[in-house]
Amino acid sequence: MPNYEYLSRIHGPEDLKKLSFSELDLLCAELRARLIEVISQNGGHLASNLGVVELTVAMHKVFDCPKDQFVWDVGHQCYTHKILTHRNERFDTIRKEGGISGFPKRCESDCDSFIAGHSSTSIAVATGLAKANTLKGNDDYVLAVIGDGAMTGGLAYEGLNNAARGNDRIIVILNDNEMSISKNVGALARYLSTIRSNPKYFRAKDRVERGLKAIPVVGTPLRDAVFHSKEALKRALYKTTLFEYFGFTYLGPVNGHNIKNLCEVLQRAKDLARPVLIHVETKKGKGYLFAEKNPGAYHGVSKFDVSTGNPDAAPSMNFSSAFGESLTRLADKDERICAITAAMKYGTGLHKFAAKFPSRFFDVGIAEGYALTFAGGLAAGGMIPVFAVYSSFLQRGFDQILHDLSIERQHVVIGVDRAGVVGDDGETHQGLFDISFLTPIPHMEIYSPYSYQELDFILRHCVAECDGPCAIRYPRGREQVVPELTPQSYEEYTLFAPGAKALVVSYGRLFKDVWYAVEEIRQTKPVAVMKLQKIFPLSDECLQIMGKYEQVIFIEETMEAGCIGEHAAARLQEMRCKTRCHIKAIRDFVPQATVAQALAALGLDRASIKEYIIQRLSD
Ligand SMILES: Cc1ncc(C[n+]2csc(CCOP(=O)(O)OP(=O)(O)O)c2C)c(N)n1
Ligand SMILES: CC(=O)[C@@H](O)[C@H](O)COP(=O)(O)O
Ligand SMILES: [Mg+2]
Repeated sequence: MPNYEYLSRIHGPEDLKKLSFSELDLLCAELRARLIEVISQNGGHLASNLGVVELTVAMHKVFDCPKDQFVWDVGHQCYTHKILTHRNERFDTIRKEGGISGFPKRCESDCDSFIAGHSSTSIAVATGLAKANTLKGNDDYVLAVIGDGAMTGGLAYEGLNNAARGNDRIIVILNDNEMSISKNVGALARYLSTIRSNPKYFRAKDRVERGLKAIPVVGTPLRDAVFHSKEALKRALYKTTLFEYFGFTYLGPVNGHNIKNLCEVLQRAKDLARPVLIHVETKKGKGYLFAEKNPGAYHGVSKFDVSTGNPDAAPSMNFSSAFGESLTRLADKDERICAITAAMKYGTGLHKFAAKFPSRFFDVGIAEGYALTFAGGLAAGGMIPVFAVYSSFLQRGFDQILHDLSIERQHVVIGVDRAGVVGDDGETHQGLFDISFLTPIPHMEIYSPYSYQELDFILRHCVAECDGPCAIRYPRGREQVVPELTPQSYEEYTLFAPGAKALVVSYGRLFKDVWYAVEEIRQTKPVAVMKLQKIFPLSDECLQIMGKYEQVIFIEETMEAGCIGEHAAARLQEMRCKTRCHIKAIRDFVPQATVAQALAALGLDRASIKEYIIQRLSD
């Protein structure tokens, strides 16, 4: 158990204001020990949090939270902030069922000023909060902390474009560690590296600016003359950054691990009392050697051994790696196949494709909307683009799918990863809406393989035979198969039961539990069971089968509104079938827990599914 001499004295941010800079350095060492102690047990976003310890401490030293509001972009790096704002005692519950969240949550603390989880929102949020302050006549500050990765998302630029239009007290802190989850990409990353490699050129600016301000200007002609020579002098002495064109005062680059420097620059920004952007350089993984050396691998971790850095569970095949491998095999045979990721090369299993076909692999940064429209362009140009993306992040691209892909039927394959319940990231990351928002789009085809073999089969079908946008959804983690069942079609599979009046329908990860629940019920009562592979639109044959039963019971790991059962019920009614449809699906946001705990809480574990079917059978 590490010794927490300083941390044990910190209950709220006011306590750290009493510490000297050298004591704050010691506090930072303890904060790192605390982060490693808890994250090695609970899992979480290790490297990003280790990188912002000094920055977070300095922000709390100079500003008064919650009066001054901190907005964390993505929010995955807010752990030190949580520890410093009355949550150290509960910190060991982070990301656990019923525990504190790994992201900012307003319901958890008044020091968390806005929810996060999805990237690139912080500047927009901060502009809103700062404008509200101005309108209410209060002079508090709003600080947005945004990473260089999050800065690759378009919404960040919409924020910058609006943030400095007035004199609201907004401070954007650009936390530049040269990393998104993997190496950061694109022109902005290159631009930031130019600034980093010429620090004096840029850092001198604020000093020169202040010196020039001190020159007295009297009378209009003289003022004009001095103004123009000041501008010329400025241009000669230093370079204007992109951020100044947006209207910010630019301060930096500043060493993000030197508390004294950080406090000075934060104080300077505070004194300016106008929109300021501070460029902070940090090291992702700082203070834990394994994470410093390989920050990408330690971005998000599961339980690990602190002394070796090794995860408790050995990595094994999962749906993402199966998807990446199948796609790489297909791309070997067809040079038109391209793979796209929005900053999730490893998470979506596309790294092998990237290594083998670098010219056909595109990491576009955290830009899901762009990825889809770019894919549309590739498709119109004769390529076969495959975009692998987490279900929850695909929410960002609804209009791009509708407008750019669907109307003119561009052949784009979307690999919808992390579909269904994801576990300890919680509400913001659950993949529960893709079916609801994809099904209203005309001609959209949606598949849901339950095994790697089916995934391979369906991917081949989508790449070779579909002619418009199509989606293949699969969950986080490993396949759950019924060994005695090996369907070889991308349509449905039905196990009939002589005399059965009810049919149970499911697909994807839940199917295994549904199958065994039905098997138990079949000991005493005949029940048929259907597994869908192509879940939307349902084929006429499939609907014909459903229409023959008195009851059809749908068990689905998705939101109830817009789920497959709802669509099937409407079609069966149209067909004038007397079939009664029952739907067991999800009605609300799903909080953090393990996948098994969350499914049980939702009534979607095997025992609850069995109970639900039995109840419906007696309706
Ligand atoms: C819309 C969206 N897409 C993808 C992600 C996944 N994601 C989470 S953090 C991250 C990288 C963020 O990099 P950066 O902002 O530089 O933060 P760092 O971890 O380097 O501190 C990504 C891609 C997300 N949270 N939201
Ligand atoms: C913060 C964020 O959005 C990602 O880091 C996400 O937590 C990754 O999730 P997986 O662990 O499922 O890849
Ligand atoms: Mg970064």
